[in-house]
Amino acid sequence: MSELSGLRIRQLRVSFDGFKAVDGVDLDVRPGDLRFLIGPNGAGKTTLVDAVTGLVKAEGSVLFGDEELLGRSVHKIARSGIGRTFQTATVFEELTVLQNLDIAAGAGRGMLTMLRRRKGVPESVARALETVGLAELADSPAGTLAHGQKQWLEIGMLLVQDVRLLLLDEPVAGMSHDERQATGELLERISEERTVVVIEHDMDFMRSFARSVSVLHAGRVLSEGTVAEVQADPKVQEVYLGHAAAGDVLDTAAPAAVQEA
Ligand SMILES: Nc1ncnc2c1ncn2[C@@H]1O[C@H](COP(=O)(O)OP(=O)(O)OP(=O)(O)O)[C@@H](O)[C@H]1O
Repeated sequence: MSELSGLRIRQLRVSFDGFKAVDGVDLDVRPGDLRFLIGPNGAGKTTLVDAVTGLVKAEGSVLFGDEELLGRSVHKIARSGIGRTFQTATVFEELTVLQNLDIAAGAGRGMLTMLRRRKGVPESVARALETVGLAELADSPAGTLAHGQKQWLEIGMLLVQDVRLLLLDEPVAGMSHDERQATGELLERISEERTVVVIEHDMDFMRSFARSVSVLHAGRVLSEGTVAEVQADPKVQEVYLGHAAAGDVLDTAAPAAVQEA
């Protein structure tokens, strides 16, 4: 496993026709962190991740370790060890779990060779299967997996590519309670060897598994710290409820503004 690296974002700005979706964000994620990015709809969370992964043009600086990512192509950024998932899992439904992982791993083999006959499972693929808990379903078509299992497969596909920074967009959306728990534990395991950033609207999930939290609002970082620090911040309470005197909103059920994602 390669060395852990952190993320250092400075004065990140993304505009869409003059609208500032990300408006001067400074963000530090230490190596091996499990950072949650929260904030109301439209706060700029996905756009920030799009900027880090090269999907939108941005100004400022994004260092992963000591490599500047801004200005690089999507492919070059991916080759730098950065991978992301989207809200909808993108797996090959007709192929088995193993074949999906094999394709992600690439390993210099032609697609047909991989599909025709397997001779043993590459070490990285075997490890990813174990890590994401899909070893027993290795030969099942991905299309037959439960919603949560597809998300885990997608995370496995990043692991076999030896991604060192994982950016996950609402990984537990639509999951059952047990699947959420299993996903949280998976993220804890993964972040022992990698840096993980999770965009999330599920406040219970965030409270259970975040090691640190950044709250975005209107394209800026509103608050940052531990779960307790962020929950106690009146600015955060104001954004989530519209007024500061409403008590500890993040301590109870997620407010409507947060659930609408
Ligand atoms: N391609 C685009 N063109 C124009 N505006 C965009 C584009 N992408 C995002 N926006 C706008 O930028 C703002 C930030 O959007 P973004 O999706 O980053 O927010 P978010 O925090 O991820 O929200 P959500 O929690 O709803 O996913 C929103 O006002 C959105 O409408």
